[in-house]
Amino acid sequence: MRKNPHQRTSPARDGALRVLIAVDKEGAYANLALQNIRADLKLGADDLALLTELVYGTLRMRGTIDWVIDCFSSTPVSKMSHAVRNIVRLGVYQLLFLDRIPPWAACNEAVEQAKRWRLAGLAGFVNGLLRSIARKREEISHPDPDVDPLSHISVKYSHPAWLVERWLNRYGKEETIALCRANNKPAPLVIRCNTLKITPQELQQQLERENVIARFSMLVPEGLVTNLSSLAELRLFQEGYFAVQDESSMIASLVLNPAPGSFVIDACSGPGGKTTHMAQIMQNRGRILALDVHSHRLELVAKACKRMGVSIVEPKLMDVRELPFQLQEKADYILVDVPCSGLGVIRRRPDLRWRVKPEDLPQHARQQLEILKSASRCLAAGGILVYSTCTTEPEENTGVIRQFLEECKDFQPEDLSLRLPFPLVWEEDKVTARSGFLQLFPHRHGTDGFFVACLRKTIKGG
Ligand SMILES: C[S@@+](CC[C@H](N)C(=O)[O-])C[C@H]1O[C@@H](n2cnc3c(N)ncnc32)[C@H](O)[C@@H]1O
Repeated sequence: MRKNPHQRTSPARDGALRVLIAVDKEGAYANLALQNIRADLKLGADDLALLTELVYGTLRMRGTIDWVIDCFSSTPVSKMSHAVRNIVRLGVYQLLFLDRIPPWAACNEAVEQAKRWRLAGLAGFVNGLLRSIARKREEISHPDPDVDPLSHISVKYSHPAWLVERWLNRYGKEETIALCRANNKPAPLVIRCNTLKITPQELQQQLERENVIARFSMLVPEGLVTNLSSLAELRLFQEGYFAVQDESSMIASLVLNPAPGSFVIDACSGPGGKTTHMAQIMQNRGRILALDVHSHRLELVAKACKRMGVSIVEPKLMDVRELPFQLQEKADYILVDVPCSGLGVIRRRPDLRWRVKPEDLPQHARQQLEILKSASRCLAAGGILVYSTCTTEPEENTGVIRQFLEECKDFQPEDLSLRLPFPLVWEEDKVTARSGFLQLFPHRHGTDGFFVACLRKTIKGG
């Protein structure tokens, strides 16, 4: 990421601009770029909060912001340089979405930023553009919802048109809007109590002593929904009393429900959220072979196990598509938590909606089927396999499962309603759960978008 060598006037805005340019120009991941900047700038709490708000907010509302800029600017946003484009985006975000920042401050800061980025010649353009948006912001309108619902939703709720089109075809107008709205709300920080060390009730009390309000999850018994945005500094975290994990993601291990003393293969384990959860469910008895193809991800598994006091996990660097013969038909349980587009976690990672392209989905699906087929060979007869993703898109979910069941006749869907830790409310969920799968959504279930399917390997002649 390019460093701004110039004088700092507003460190949060400067930091935000650097992150936005890195995301836009270099394809950096916003969360990682933000982490680096945070470490670099050493800001106070208020500035840190503003920095995060500016980065995530501008990325989240980028679709709406770009539409507004194009309504007012003689140069389309796509033709602007990375620096100018993001200075203007940041300014428009503050003008339209941050009531607490006076319009003059947003405009002046943008002009200063243009100067600091050696764009003094364009400072007048930036100033004129932002001031006319500020002046006429009440007149801004979106595409007509009756004439062009796709563009209306895409612009008003800031989602790429290709994704809105898919959802409109699948869910209709009202649900698509509800999903987009939910994706635009920052997600709460959910934690998983480490039941190897503490009960959820005791954890809640201890958190209270640290001024953290945590309510019990309605979906998972070990889940607590907190009021904070980061808990990594807490002693309770460092000493392994909890892990940060969304409720939806906890459901995968709960559905698999590996018995204490059994042999489990976690086919795609890094960074170990579900591995350590399974170890909890197994009361730290038995064996979990935790595979991952990336060593840095595997290191995170080992680190998570150490922090949480888990001793039954064997991390192993391996491409699950090249499993050794010795593992065939050996595992009692297999978790296949595949790499995916991540379109279910848009509310946590606002840059993702602009990063994923429609052509990525069939590529993910091909890889997911390969991983699933290979991992499934390690399951013993009568064993249980859970396949999961954090995406809403059918080709990565039901598409992969259908194809798998077509090709692997010794697997059958397992009734999920008997394995879920919470009662199902939606009729559609009740039907799909009986067929072995469940799709969770932020707007319906209040969780990340998540897919889980449960299959059993039939016993030959059984
Ligand atoms: C969705 S993440 C898993 C998250 C993990 N289960 C958790 O709960 O923390 C997918 C993981 O699969 C790994 N992966 C991708 N391709 C793989 C392959 N062919 N074999 C093994 N692991 C793979 C990635 O490195 C990544 O860590």
